[in-house]
Amino acid sequence: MSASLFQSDSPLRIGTRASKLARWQSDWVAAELKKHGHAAEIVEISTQGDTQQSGSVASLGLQGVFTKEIQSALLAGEVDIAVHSLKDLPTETIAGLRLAAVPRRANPADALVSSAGRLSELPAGAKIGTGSTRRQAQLLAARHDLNVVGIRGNVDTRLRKLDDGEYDAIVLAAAGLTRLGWKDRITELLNPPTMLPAPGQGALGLECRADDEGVIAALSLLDHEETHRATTAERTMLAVLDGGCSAPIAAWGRLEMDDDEQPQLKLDGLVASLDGTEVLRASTSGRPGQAEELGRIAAEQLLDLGAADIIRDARVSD
Ligand SMILES: NCc1[nH]cc(CCC(=O)O)c1CC(=O)O
Repeated sequence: MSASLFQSDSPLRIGTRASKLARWQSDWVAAELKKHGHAAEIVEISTQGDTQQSGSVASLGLQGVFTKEIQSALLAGEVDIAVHSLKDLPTETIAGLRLAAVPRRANPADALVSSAGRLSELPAGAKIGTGSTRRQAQLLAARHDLNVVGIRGNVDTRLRKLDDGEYDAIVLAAAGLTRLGWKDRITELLNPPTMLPAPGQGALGLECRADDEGVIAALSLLDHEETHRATTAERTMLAVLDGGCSAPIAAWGRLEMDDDEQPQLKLDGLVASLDGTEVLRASTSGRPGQAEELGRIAAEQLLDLGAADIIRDARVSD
């Protein structure tokens, strides 16, 4: 614990992507640390996902296009904390790093932003922009008559493309829109079961070096046990399915009270074909401490239904 003796002298260095959303998130982490008496400073790091402008994110191929460079800086001792959007953080563990905290998540739902009405009101053939196979599959499962097309860029860029008339609607995470001040642009929240979110959506993942006891202690102050457990269930399901970051896989974990007022951790999972014609669903619940087990159970349910074939067929081949 000796590192914590020096906490007031040396500000904790927070590594982040430079996007507006990433900056909002890392500024939030810095402010929370400060509330707990830890000074922090922001270090911007450019990632492959930021610099490659053409092609889909999925076509970049490698896992963690938004996270690898920040993790490298963490391992190299250039920063002390990595702030990730948890849904962008690959599930594989990296030797020497620890996911030390998952703060309270925002609404995990996706949001439709549209110039043509709610999902049920969109005209046949309406052009919907999304780069996510998970969103594409669920949109087409709900409305097979939609024209789902790819879109690139950060949240502001996507809104501008919508406003320029390139699309009739786009789908973005409600959390990102809200953090950037665009909550009033949301036409409709797309809730389960119509649209299950990505594992980890709406939550941050705070990583540090596995042996950095002082930082681990500081980050533990920002951890939200319920969110950590829910997202652990979601991410365990994803890891067991081994689909990578671009597979049409969705998961939604949350605590609910049972009839005896006891908290239950519930997990819904989904795997769908890209055209939305095949949708596999899993659902399980248990004690809050069983997050990993619930994730494995949901994954097994999906595999028993044939998820492996659907995930293989959905692998991007461009
Ligand atoms: N893949 C990009 C990304 N990573 C995290 C968010 C939103 C915030 C969050 O889910 O935590 C977004 C944008 C989006 O999906 O609309």
